[in-house]
Amino acid sequence: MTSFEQRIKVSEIFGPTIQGEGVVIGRPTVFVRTGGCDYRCVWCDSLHAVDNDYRQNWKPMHAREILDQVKSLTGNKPIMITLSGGNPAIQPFEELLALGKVEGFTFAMETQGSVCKPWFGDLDVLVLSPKPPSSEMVFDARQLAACVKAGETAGNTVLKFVVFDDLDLEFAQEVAASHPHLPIYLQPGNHTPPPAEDENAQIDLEGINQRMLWLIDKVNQTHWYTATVLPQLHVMLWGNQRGV
Ligand SMILES: C[S@@+](CC[C@H](N)C(=O)[O-])C[C@H]1O[C@@H](n2cnc3c(N)ncnc32)[C@H](O)[C@@H]1O
Ligand SMILES: Nc1nc2[nH]cc(C(=O)O)c2c(=O)[nH]1
Ligand code: SF4
Ligand SMILES: [Mg+2]
Repeated sequence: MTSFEQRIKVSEIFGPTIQGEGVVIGRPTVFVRTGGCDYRCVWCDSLHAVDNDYRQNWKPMHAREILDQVKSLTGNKPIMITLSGGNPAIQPFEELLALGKVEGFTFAMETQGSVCKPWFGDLDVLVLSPKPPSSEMVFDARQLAACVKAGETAGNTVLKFVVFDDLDLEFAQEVAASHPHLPIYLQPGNHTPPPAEDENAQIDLEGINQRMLWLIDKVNQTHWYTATVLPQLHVMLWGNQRGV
């Protein structure tokens, strides 16, 4: 099958909103969220793009269709497109990257670093988010290193860690030590992600604030002065709502 016949499984396309996390926090962006993930983190906040129960809602789309939908959301103006999921790394994105770049779009991607593809090198921003012990997933250091390598020609590659507790922080410090050239972003875990069917589930803002303060204390106590600590801004603003 040629790449022109390949289709991308899309759970949702939404925006423009702002990137709420990490290195490009605050930047206007449209999200293309793909369906399907090789992981199932216990605290995943996007189960509607992970759980097989939702796969009937994942639409196979051609790159051109996706770009046209993004353009209808931005009034045809180029914007940063953020690929997320699920795990967007398992989708065939070569053609979307090529088509979008010609029209001035830039591309960021959020992935856990479990699957790598040659097209990672065509991204403007590659966010690798290895999953800490609290996720109950098994970390594969070699796969992460392969993803970093695949992204060597990307504009910017960073590591972003979700931290719920001391063990997660230790994990982040160990992984970061293996990749000393990569910028580090830390975000407190949202301990009240919604069940996939209930995006209006209440958020415990006070609890998130407390974890944020705890994380800042920890980073400073351990003299981890090269790490950047950020909340999930979209969660602070809009709670667990989908499509923002
Ligand atoms: C839903 S994931 C999709 C992309 C990819 N599968 C990944 O995990 O990087 C997007 C980002 O949300 C983060 N995330 C998911 N659930 C979270 C939670 N309950 N609290 C904080 N961050 C969370 C992930 O760690 C990742 O950085
Ligand atoms: N505004 C906003 N920022 C985000 N950053 C990462 C997100 C994701 O779910 O991948 C996300 C999201 O869903 N919304
Ligand atoms: S890797 Fe990402 S999308 Fe997959 S289950 Fe974990 S947080 Fe959710
Ligand atoms: Mg999210």
